[in-house]
Amino acid sequence: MAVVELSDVHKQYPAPTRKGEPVRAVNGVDLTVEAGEIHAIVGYSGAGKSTLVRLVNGLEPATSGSVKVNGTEITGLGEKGLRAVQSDIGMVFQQFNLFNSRTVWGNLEFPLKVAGVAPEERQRRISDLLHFVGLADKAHSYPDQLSGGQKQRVGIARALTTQPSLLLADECTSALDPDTTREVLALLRRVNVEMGLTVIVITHEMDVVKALAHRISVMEKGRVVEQGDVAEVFARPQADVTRRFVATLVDGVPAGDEIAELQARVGGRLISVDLAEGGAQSKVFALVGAHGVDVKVVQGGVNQVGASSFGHVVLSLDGEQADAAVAAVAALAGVEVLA
Ligand SMILES: Nc1ncnc2c1ncn2[C@@H]1O[C@H](COP(=O)(O)OP(=O)(O)OP(=O)(O)O)[C@@H](O)[C@H]1O
Repeated sequence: MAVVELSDVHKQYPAPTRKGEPVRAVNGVDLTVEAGEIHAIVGYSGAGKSTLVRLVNGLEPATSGSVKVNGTEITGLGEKGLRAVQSDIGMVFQQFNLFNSRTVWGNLEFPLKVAGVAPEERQRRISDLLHFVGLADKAHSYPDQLSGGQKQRVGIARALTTQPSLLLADECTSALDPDTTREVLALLRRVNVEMGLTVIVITHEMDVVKALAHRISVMEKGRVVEQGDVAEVFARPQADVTRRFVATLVDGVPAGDEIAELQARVGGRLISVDLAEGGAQSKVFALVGAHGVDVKVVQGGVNQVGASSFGHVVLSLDGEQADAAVAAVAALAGVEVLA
């Protein structure tokens, strides 16, 4: 079942200047997030990610198109209907957005009081959640007395108090160091696996996508330019913007001047071999080996997403049979002759 379903969604803001064009923050987006999935929405600053989140949680109406959450069309919904949809969505923010004047317990209690939950039930839920996020001993601390990672764990617990089915996390690790990021990502994974929540993470960090997400949508200029399973998109990124993001994890295949520089440094013929699952790499290595050429690995890297690995190696082939070896492998899938 789809938890979030966007069809041809547009969001325009008025032109910033009197003679300017309206800002098309979201420009014809189709996006489906299935129940139980962790879906990453990736894009550079200004791509439209936060606007998309505000459309999904009903903080702003779409200019046109359909926004469905758990099957309910939220465009044009009245205040009461919208509140019902919103109570099923938890939000986690980059800057935690905790009340500094309230204790951890008080921060978790606030949304429950607003929702009219009875005191005993409030007590039970808060205590369970504080145990779940590993902060039972901090119930009476104030946010200022906590580390960034602990604050974000409180933020996640608070988002879960109303027992939502969907969690929206907007750059929720961008203010944290790498170790704390890992801790928060592990907690989000438990929220997904143990509590069964669907999670949408907005991020520009590919480490986060790699560690957490099942599926990815890449946004650029208000559009989704690429979408798919994380392992597949990482192994074979199609859009330029996706390639740039993936290259932050693994060096890209050399191009243009880089090839000439590499060849000047290492010599021989250069080929790049794709290491994605199901590629022809073992055939390539066998054929190259059979030609008795001098083989050097001169660039590349392998990465792991879930059970799949992807990446590439650039090989320099040298010796009398180098041209014949290149000719033998040139037509195989995943092989690129560079020089
Ligand atoms: N309330 C608003 N009024 C006018 N323009 C807006 C408004 N909100 C966003 N925009 C514009 O819409 C575009 C998309 O912005 P948005 O914040 O959704 O991008 P983003 O991908 O989330 O970027 P960031 O990571 O920097 O938050 C930008 O050009 C932005 O200036």
